[in-house]
Amino acid sequence: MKLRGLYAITDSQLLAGKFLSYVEAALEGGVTLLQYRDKSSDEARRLREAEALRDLCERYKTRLIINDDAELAARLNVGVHLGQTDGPLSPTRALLGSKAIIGSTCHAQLDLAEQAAREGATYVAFGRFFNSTTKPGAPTCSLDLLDQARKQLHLPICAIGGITLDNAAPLVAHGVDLLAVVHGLFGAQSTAEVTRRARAFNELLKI
Ligand SMILES: Cc1ncc(COP(=O)(O)OP(=O)(O)O)c(N)n1
Ligand SMILES: Cc1nc(C(=O)O)sc1CCOP(=O)(O)O
Ligand SMILES: [Mg+2]
Repeated sequence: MKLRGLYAITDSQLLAGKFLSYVEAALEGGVTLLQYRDKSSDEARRLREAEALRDLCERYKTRLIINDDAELAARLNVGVHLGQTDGPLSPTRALLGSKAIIGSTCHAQLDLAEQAAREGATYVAFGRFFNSTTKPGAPTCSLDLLDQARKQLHLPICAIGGITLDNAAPLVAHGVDLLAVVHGLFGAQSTAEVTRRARAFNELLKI
């Protein structure tokens, strides 16, 4: 599957009180994938918010991805992103079907990416590349790894971790297809600024 562009990821704390308006502002600017990332155990709220995002994504023809939760993704008929401890890929592919987008966190490990490809992942994610306020403790990854990944893998490559408009260009130059961003997109003072940033991220990927 050809996937290229901005991969916007929600953050429930950062977006408190402006959740849908900021997400819609990002979609206005152009979002290839939108991930609903909520680490709480409030299942009723998670279902409500995920349904609202699914409806919004349908209006903007954007693909919705649920973080961590394959059951919720199956319920809404959308994609899922799985980390190394979020459950196995093959049964998730069987659950969601051949057309679903399934992403896999591979940190800085090509062997994990090769395995994810064999088990049916749609894209692989490497990170973190820079300091991240959202997930400061995530393991780090280098641009060299991206070069090797580009040579070895035939799947879309996603980069994550502290990505901003000021530091994203080298990632694209080293073969990244998807720029996954929380703070560098949604940590803005206004909806207009979110839209501007989304457009600018997409411009970076037009090479
Ligand atoms: C696009 C993308 N890449 C990596 C992650 C991180 O997934 P994971 O390691 O499971 O950590 P959590 O996000 O669940 O805290 C991601 N969510 N999205
Ligand atoms: C959710 C997540 N996973 C990471 C990884 O490296 O696997 S970094 C990260 C946080 C991304 O948010 P921000 O763009 O604000 O840094
Ligand atoms: Mg996870």
